[in-house]
Amino acid sequence: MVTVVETRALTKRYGRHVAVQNIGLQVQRGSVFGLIGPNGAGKTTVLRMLVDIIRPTAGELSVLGETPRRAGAAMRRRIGYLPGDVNLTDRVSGRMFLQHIAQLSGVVAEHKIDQLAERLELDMTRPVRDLSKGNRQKLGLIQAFMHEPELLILDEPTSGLDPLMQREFLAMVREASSVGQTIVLSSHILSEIQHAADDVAVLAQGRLVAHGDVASLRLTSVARLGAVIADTDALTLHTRMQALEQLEDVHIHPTPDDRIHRLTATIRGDMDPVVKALATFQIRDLTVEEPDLEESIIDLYARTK
Ligand SMILES: Nc1ncnc2c1ncn2[C@@H]1O[C@H](COP(=O)(O)OP(=O)(O)OP(=O)(O)O)[C@@H](O)[C@H]1O
Repeated sequence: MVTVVETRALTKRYGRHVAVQNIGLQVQRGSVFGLIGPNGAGKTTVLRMLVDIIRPTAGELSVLGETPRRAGAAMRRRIGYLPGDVNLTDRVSGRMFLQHIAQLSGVVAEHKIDQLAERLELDMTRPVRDLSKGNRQKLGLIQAFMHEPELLILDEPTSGLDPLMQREFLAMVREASSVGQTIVLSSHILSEIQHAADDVAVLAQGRLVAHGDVASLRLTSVARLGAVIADTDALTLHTRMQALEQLEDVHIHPTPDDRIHRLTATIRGDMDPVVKALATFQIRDLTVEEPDLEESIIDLYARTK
């Protein structure tokens, strides 16, 4: 295994405010590494330090075997970077903008820009300053991918993309990883990281809360259950649901029809017994939702203590 990114006790302070504290990460070549955390957790700060836009206050940092502050432009060409806010005010067209960046990025294979633009359905003739947020994001993604860099560092890459484009982006990430490119991406959306990443680091308030492979972290061991159940009385339903050890916060809400009830609860752990118990009733509606990130992180704290 080749380590492409390594940080040790990485810390960034702004005056007395600690944005990132003591972060230790390792990213292996060819893997997809997800950095996840709520707003303000420190994700952007970590990614900016990797590409030397900002410099650490303390700690060590190695990217592609180099120290970013010493490596300079040559190393930047080996990296594709998508900043968190793709802010473009240029009058030039998307195509001209990309051609300009391509000169800075080193070798860009012929047709690569067109191929990516077609894939992401971006009209490159429009001035970049007139592009919508989603289309600016596409332009940002194209400039990150077009020189087929060894390492892609993508800050909230799916922000502004519609679900179809998000799926296309995830396919691009998988393809990149399959040919040995390494991808580090940040997100505050749990399901996205779970689909895309092999390994994940969870940040909260500048600290590393957990890290490891996606499966072992079990970030979604809690889920929210909602069901509308017909042909039963509240007491029977409540008794049966309370008896399930996987369910917490069981509430039965009345509806205008006294044989129809709305059930809400939290599922913790194995979903199978819950689904089987529910199946003995007549279900009118059923939803199982992933918890929001804050909840998952709180749950993770509780489980790791
Ligand atoms: N230039 C700066 N000066 C002062 N504080 C900063 C600066 N940049 C970031 N911070 C603070 O550092 C913390 C981490 O910010 P960061 O942008 O890295 O979080 P994030 O996880 O990327 O959040 P988001 O998802 O909202 O972008 C926040 O509390 C932020 O206010």
